[in-house]
Amino acid sequence: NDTSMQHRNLNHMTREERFSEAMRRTLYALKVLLPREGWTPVGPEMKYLARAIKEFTFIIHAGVFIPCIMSYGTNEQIAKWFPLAADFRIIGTYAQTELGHGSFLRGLETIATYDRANQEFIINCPKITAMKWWPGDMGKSANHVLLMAELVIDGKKYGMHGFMVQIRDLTTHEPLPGVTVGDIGAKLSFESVDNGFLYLQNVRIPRENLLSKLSEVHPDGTYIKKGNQRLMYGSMVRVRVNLIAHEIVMPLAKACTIAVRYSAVRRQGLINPSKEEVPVLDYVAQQHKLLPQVATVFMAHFAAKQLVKMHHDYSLEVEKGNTSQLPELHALSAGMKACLSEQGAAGAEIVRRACGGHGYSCGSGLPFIVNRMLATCTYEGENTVMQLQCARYLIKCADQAKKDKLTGSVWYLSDFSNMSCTAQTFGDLQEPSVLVKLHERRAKCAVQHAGKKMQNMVKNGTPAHDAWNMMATLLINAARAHIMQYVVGTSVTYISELSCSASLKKILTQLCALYALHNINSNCGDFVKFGCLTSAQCDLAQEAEFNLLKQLRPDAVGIVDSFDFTDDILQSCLGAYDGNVYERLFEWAKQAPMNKTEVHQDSYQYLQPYLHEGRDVLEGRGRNSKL
Ligand SMILES: CCCCCCCC/C=C\CCCCC/C=C/C(=O)SCCNC(=O)CCNC(=O)[C@H](O)C(C)(C)COP(=O)(O)OP(=O)(O)OC[C@H]1O[C@@H](n2cnc3c(N)ncnc32)[C@H](O)[C@@H]1OP(=O)(O)O
Ligand SMILES: Cc1cc2nc3c(=O)[nH]c(=O)nc-3n(C[C@H](O)[C@H](O)[C@H](O)COP(=O)(O)OP(=O)(O)OC[C@H]3O[C@@H](n4cnc5c(N)ncnc54)[C@H](O)[C@@H]3O)c2cc1C
Repeated sequence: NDTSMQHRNLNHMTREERFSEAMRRTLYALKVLLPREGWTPVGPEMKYLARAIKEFTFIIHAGVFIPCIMSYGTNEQIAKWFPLAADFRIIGTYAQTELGHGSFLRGLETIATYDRANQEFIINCPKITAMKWWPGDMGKSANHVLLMAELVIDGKKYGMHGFMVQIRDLTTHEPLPGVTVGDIGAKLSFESVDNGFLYLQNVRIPRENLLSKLSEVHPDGTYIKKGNQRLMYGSMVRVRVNLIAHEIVMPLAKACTIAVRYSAVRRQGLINPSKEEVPVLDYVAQQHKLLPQVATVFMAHFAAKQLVKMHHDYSLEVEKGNTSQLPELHALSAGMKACLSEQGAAGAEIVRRACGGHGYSCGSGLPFIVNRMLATCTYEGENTVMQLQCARYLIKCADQAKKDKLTGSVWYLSDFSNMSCTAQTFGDLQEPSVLVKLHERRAKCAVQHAGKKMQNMVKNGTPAHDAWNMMATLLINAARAHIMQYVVGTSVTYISELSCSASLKKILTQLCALYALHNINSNCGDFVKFGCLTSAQCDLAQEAEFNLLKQLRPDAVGIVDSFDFTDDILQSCLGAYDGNVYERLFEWAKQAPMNKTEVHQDSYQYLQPYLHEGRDVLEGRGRNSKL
């Protein structure tokens, strides 16, 4: 209710206005509304803030830079930099990606050379491709970066390490000597974020600025490893875990709220010719577009909660020096981020398109969501790279399953029980336990199929790396199948253990079955190819999905209302709670800058001569053209 938090119409603002407005609002929220003892930008308030603000800035500062200080810094370094960063007295970003490399981290070219005489690191981007490119908050906001660079001592390379580098003067905010920094320009979305470029030339930093939890350099240049170097990748794992809730589940929930509410209001066409125009939500085709996406919101939310818990438990173990869970967590977080961002981004576009022309208007609030969700398929690990990382782990586990009984998320790879499906009716296929078994069997077969293909290629003399490359599509499918069985399995368990009313549990169970059946029907080739379902059972699976659409239709609006987004957050003429779509669209359009004058003079000057000729002809004073 604080007017300082109300959103002006973003679509009618310039990019620079949106950048400034997001910064004002974010700092107001964090510094005025929220401050109390012990609050940090990585605390539980973030989920409320991420709900309460449509566009905020300092996402990387709060979501990546600060957590990295905690992950990579020694206690002394945390004590020095965390309070400054948590209180926004320094603004940082996570500078890893370069103009020439983003996925292949071993290819990063920025160098940090140790200067023993001065006990400093000399940071250099040796060529243009080494320039840091993309980091959020870096173009105009950050005065520090957590720079990921190749450590070099006496000509020997030690791999990627994290360095705290100040890039702007703390008084003038001007770039420091040797620093060329700026905004990378207009993007598909994230208009309010200053993703930037950073070119460093002979920038010197103290030896103490190497974040040294995992390794350190002594004054004489001796390099000491202090733990599992894979933990250097830890920041990416944590962000992949966290971004699912913030950047996939929540935006998709907003898009579904808008599209379902609008579909309940928009009347268009007839089903029964003798009756009146129907709300488009009555079309089964529309239900088939929208309701599986609503189900995805819930299932992704439940699976993400489980992944966050797994990451929390893992972090406690790492503190005790036990990093054994890292490979599984890396594979799961990489796979979940990739598969759920793929589903979420596609789902947001499906529901946008289901809103017809008004879904193409920025006044719907949907293009903003769709464009922003597209970024989740690329940042924090491009999806293909992530799916292949997940597949790499699955293939290893499938080999291990031949001799060991596996546990954790891959336990099903060593389950050799009879997994044939005996479903005789579509009701059988709505049973959670049947759906879980089907997904486990499909995933197991997909992993084994990819592995077998590669083994046969290698047996026939193909080098392993070529076999991997040629079977990449099968490996990606195996990763997707693994994640789908994880999402369905964890959701079924979560719902069964949820203490809630029977009516709510019924709805959640239906949504879970809808999500699983929609996935089966969208991938029935796999389910038949791997012998999970017969062709007749595939027909039953379709019937089962359609039956659930019918059962869920009456509660569709109530279900999205339960996401509880305010009109101010949705910023949607189609999704406002009162359903006054047309009045809101007209008011919104009238506020467009194009309409601040009746005649748009800048363009009219070009048109005027021709219009006056036309006027003269029509008023009998001019000659008509020969056309
Ligand atoms: C004020 C409001 C604030 C609100 C806050 C809201 C919070 C919301 C949260 C987030 C918002 C979103 C913001 C995101 C912004 C985006 C940031 C970025 O994009 S940062 C840059 C991200 N870049 C990447 O992810 C790079 C992807 N590439 C890689 O990770 C690597 O290339 C690679 C995958 C590691 C592959 O490299 P390489 O070829 O060297 O490795 P491999 O040979 O394949 O594997 C080597 C072994 O290492 C293991 N491995 C790989 N990665 C990891 C890992 N991450 N953790 C652990 N182990 C890892 C791999 O498994 C191999 O092991 P073995 O199989 O050999 O045992
Ligand atoms: C909105 C946004 C915000 C970002 N924020 C940050 C940030 O704060 N900090 C930061 O450091 N970075 C950030 N990034 C950069 C992001 O991490 C990289 O874009 C991402 O890691 C992909 O790397 P790349 O762009 O170099 O693509 P590349 O690695 O060049 O990949 C290009 C394409 O090649 C293919 N490909 C690449 N490798 C393989 C492979 N091994 N197998 C098969 N196909 C492959 C894929 O199709 C891929 O899409 C951001 C990016 C975006 C879009």
